[in-house]
Amino acid sequence: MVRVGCEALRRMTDRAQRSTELLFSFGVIADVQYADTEDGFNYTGTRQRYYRSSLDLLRSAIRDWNREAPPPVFVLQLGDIIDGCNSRQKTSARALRAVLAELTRCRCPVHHVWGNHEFYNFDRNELLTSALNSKHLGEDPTSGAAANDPEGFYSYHFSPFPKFRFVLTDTYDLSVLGRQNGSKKHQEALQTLREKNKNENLNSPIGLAEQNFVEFNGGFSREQLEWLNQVLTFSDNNQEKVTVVGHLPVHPNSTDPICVAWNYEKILSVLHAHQSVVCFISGHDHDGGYFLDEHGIHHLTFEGVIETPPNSQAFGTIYAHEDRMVLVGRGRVPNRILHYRKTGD
Ligand SMILES: Nc1ncnc2c1ncn2[C@@H]1O[C@H](COP(=O)(O)OP(=O)(O)O)[C@@H](O)[C@H]1O
Repeated sequence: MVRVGCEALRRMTDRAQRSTELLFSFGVIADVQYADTEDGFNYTGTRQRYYRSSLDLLRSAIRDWNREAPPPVFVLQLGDIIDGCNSRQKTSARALRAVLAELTRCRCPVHHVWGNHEFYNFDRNELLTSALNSKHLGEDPTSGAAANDPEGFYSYHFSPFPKFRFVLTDTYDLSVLGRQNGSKKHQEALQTLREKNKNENLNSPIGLAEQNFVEFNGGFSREQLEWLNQVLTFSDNNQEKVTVVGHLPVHPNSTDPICVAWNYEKILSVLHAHQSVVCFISGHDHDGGYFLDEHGIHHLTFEGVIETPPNSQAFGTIYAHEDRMVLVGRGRVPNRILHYRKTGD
């Protein structure tokens, strides 16, 4: 009896030690929206935007990550890295060079997703051939969007540590932004948008029953939903813990509902069908947000750098343990403990 008790105690101690052990960490930053231009405001004039300072905040985030011990094994850049105003000012290439120069100082790989401001500045082919295409860091470089497929989507996955997987998704796959006029996806997106949004200005949410059907949002095509389903089935079968990443949030309780992906219900139903999914990380809503859904999936919307005063910060490091992830936020990003859902939830 005594020996069994000791053995049980040893197992409990082992488990407790294992659960506190850090497995790996990664950095997260959203909506830098850099432009070499005077400060301005959002569309409704309620929030200040610090276009030049955002580059300094990106630099200081990278400096902090580089100083961490142990260092983060990768960084997630959640999209909108340069602002759309660069396109009007014909400074897109220069602004991109400026942010990439900062990112090259980062001692770990940087994974990029694409937001609406990427498409205000560049077309899909330009993005696919730019340094913002980090697909070569994924495990399936040929899936999703072949470089020469104008209808493809930009998604991939990677496993930075045994039993953990990150899936980067393209929330502008079905969108009028970034799709060539007259292409199948552009036509489908425009039809969907016009059915839901009768305003002349398709960026306006005035009078909409579903506020998210505005031009600056998008969603997943059927092909991407199927691709995601396949990746998550693999992860379920291998008892992995999966974090899905996209520019747009997919749960209306984790964001201002105007910011959620068009077909978020379909995306959520894929996520909910897979017990491997533990977290969805997004940007887009500069105020940030968080929601733990009824399936135990954490929806984390990161505060945007662009609306962060120069004396503050907006980035985080997430520490992965066996039983939880711990977000240590800087500046406007709050700390959070994200316990993994129990199998069967
Ligand atoms: N309420 C609105 N009505 C009309 N157009 C809007 C509205 N909100 C944003 N827009 C337009 O939509 C685009 C994206 O808006 P912006 O505020 O830049 O988005 P983000 O939050 O991604 O920076 C801009 O061209 C902006 O002028």
